[in-house]
Amino acid sequence: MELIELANILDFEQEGTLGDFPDTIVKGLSYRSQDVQEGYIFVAIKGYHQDGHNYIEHAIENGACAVVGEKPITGLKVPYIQVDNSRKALGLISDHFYDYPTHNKTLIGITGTNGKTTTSFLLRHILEGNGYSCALFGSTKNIVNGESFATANTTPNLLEINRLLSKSDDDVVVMEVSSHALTQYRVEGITFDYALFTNLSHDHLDYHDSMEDYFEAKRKLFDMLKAEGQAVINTDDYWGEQLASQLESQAVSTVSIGENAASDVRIAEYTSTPRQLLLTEKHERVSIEPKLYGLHNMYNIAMAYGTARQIGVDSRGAVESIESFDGVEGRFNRIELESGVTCIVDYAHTPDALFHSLNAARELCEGDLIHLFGFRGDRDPSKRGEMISISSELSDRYILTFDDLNSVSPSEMEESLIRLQETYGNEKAKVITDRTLAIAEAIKTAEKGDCILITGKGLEKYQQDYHHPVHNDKEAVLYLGGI
Ligand SMILES: CC(=O)N[C@H]1[C@@H](OP(=O)(O)OP(=O)(O)OC[C@H]2O[C@@H](n3ccc(=O)[nH]c3=O)[C@H](O)[C@@H]2O)O[C@H](CO)[C@@H](O)[C@@H]1O[C@H](C)C(=O)N[C@@H](C)C(=O)N[C@H](CCC(=O)O)C(=O)O
Ligand SMILES: Nc1ncnc2c1ncn2[C@@H]1O[C@H](COP(=O)(O)OP(=O)(O)OP(=O)(O)O)[C@@H](O)[C@H]1O
Repeated sequence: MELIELANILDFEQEGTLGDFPDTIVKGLSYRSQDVQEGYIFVAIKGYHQDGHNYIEHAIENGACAVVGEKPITGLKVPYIQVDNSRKALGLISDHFYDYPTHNKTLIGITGTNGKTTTSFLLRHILEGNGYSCALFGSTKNIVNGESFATANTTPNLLEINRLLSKSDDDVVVMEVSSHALTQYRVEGITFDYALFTNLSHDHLDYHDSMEDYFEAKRKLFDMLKAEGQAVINTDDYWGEQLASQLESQAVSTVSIGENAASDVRIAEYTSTPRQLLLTEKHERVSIEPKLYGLHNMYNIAMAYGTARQIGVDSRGAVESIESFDGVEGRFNRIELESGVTCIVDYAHTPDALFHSLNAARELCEGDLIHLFGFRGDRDPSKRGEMISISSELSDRYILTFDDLNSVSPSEMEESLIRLQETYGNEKAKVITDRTLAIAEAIKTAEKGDCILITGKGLEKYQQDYHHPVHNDKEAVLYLGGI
């Protein structure tokens, strides 16, 4: 593709310069100077930690044929295209470079604090089971043409999305859309056929100034719906209800999900023993025997079911798929020990997710519920006290331990755990900082019928070394539980 073509996409109108562009052929795009190769355009982004404009020379040394950036820069060896917003520009030119790969697919964006990953995988499972091939972008991995690719973010930017989708034969794309992605224009330019809102609760207040700001960020997804697009919203959620009423005033077609009687897809009844979920859809009763546990997962099921039905999946096909869905890696994964103790590894790391995870664990716990968790360093510390209060109330005993420390020192995190425990906890707690020793202690003291719930990391690899030679919570349970 010729450089002039991409420059035109950016409405590049700087006097005189447009005509001076050589007939350069662009061979690739990158916003990482390290990845630039001969003939690439380098897009300089001012980030949260570094400024891509400082790496322009590096990109040119690596072979950049042109640079896009926001700052006024002159005297480069290659053409420089100044734009108002580099992140938006990256999306725009990548759309054109890869020939608009999202345009011939049904696009589904899922946002919300909790449940995005579970709902995405379940929806993909339903669609794949009913004749649609489905790509997925999310926090655990990206999947295109059935092949899995590693991911660094919940939502990659449009360049990464376009790069993967340019080879995709999938009919549908299900995408988790984080509030970070929406504020950083990572999906700017995509128009969605369906936009889903799972819920909104306390998280990321280190990034957003307030819950209102956080909501505003999530709401952007719904401005990106196609004219005939549809929203699917959990209207039991306070913010979901606000969103639905805003969309109603804009005449956006909305499917409401929830326990309340007015919901389009209503969670009419849920019992854990026997396993039974009753949904009602326009007064029709839909009976499901899900493998998933917990009321929160019934919401995820209702969201996925409601969306699949809008896409055209018949009710019976959707139910069969839901009943065969085993869940997602690292989300409420059960491991039964020979001692009769049940261990559960779950990804809950917000107060609301903890509340639901503990309640779901109760559903299958005959004895004591032992909870083990910690807090990520450098991540929203304002949610920690609430998480301890919830655990102290809903568990029979709990162990505070380390999660990823990030840049926080072990002594600082230990002090913080002790201080938080004194302020928000109760007598049921212990602090054992080494996560593997904490899991060993829980397993050693648990009795038949007890349940150990380990939250925060799911199947993510441990960031730091611990006493026992294991790399994640599941491995720790298998190793220490003698399996
Ligand atoms: C705080 C944040 O959101 N950071 C995201 C952001 O990176 P950044 O702005 O910090 O980048 P930076 O390090 O300052 O670098 C700025 C620019 O200089 C460039 N650079 C830098 C060094 C160099 O040698 N050469 C070079 O070109 C970088 O490539 C970049 O383009 O833009 C990057 C590219 O899109 C993201 O990968 C990165 O996500 C980081 C990994 C991250 O941890 N993000 C979290 C907070 C996040 O976004 N989380 C949400 C999920 C939330 C949820 O699910 O609940 C997500 O969507 O993942
Ligand atoms: N609908 C829900 N409501 C409340 N909590 C939920 C819901 N669904 C899942 N959870 C809890 O949140 C945890 C994370 O679930 P999931 O990965 O599906 O959400 P997510 O939105 O993708 O999270 P993240 O953005 O942190 O990756 C689960 O392990 C579970 O404890």
